[in-house]
Amino acid sequence: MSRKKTFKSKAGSVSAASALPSANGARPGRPGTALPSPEAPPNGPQQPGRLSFGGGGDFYDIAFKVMLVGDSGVGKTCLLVRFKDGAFLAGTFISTVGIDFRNKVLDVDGMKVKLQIWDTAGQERFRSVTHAYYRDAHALLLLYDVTNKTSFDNIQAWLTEIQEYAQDDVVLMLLGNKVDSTQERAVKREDGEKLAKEYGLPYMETSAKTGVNVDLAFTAIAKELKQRIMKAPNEPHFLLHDYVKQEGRGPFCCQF
Ligand SMILES: Nc1nc2c(ncn2[C@@H]2O[C@H](COP(=O)(O)OP(=O)(O)OP(=O)(O)O)[C@@H](O)[C@H]2O)c(=O)[nH]1
Ligand SMILES: [Mg+2]
Repeated sequence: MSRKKTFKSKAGSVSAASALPSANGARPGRPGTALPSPEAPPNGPQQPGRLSFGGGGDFYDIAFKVMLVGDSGVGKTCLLVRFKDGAFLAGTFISTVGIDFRNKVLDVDGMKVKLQIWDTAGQERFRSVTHAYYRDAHALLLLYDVTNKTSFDNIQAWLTEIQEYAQDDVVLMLLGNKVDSTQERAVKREDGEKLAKEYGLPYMETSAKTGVNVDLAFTAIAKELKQRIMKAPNEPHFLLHDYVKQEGRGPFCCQF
């Protein structure tokens, strides 16, 4: 069987039971040392429509787990910090040890959607640790660095890993990060698009430094996940590929 099919965006639904329970607060991990349990918080029955209070002090209706994966140095931690805090971590590169997570609640079409975002270490030596977390992920953002060809070449290996460890219906998006570094670019936008098309993945170029397309990537994921379990009968079907294509900022429309 062709592997390509595995990553085609699936119109199937995520069962309500696979969303995170809304009343469950996130257990903070100690950055750099402690490894939160893959089951924390556990998946459980969802009560859609009931506004709940999370342990982290945030109100939300429904929660999902999103994982950031990709080679070390592609900008996973910076992307998360940009999304969560609107800031860029410039300066010395501090590689993530193990895994950590941050929460953010988004307003998606009038519903509070909490994303629990797991930032994994890209270094090979932590691979066995992160494997355990894949199975609970509702969505994966797979990153490469547009200034680092090796990180792009490794995408196929990451897809093999995802195929092995993640759920079949996981929402997956490919992101080419550091698009602000125009002088150092080593991977053409068309090559990213081609690879994404080959595997049926939605694709965008992002910059954690300038923030371009960062909110959009997470919002698109949140919309897709929310609609999979909460679609109103008369609501038009959300098309993730079309949405990112339509909303994404690129060299022809905007400055990086
Ligand atoms: N120019 C530019 N630099 C970036 C961007 N994102 C991250 N960086 C830089 O790239 C380096 C690595 O970023 P991280 O976010 O720590 O990389 P990571 O993927 O989390 O790496 P690991 O934790 O080892 O897996 C840092 O020096 C960042 O400042 C970006 O969008 N543009
Ligand atoms: Mg990191």
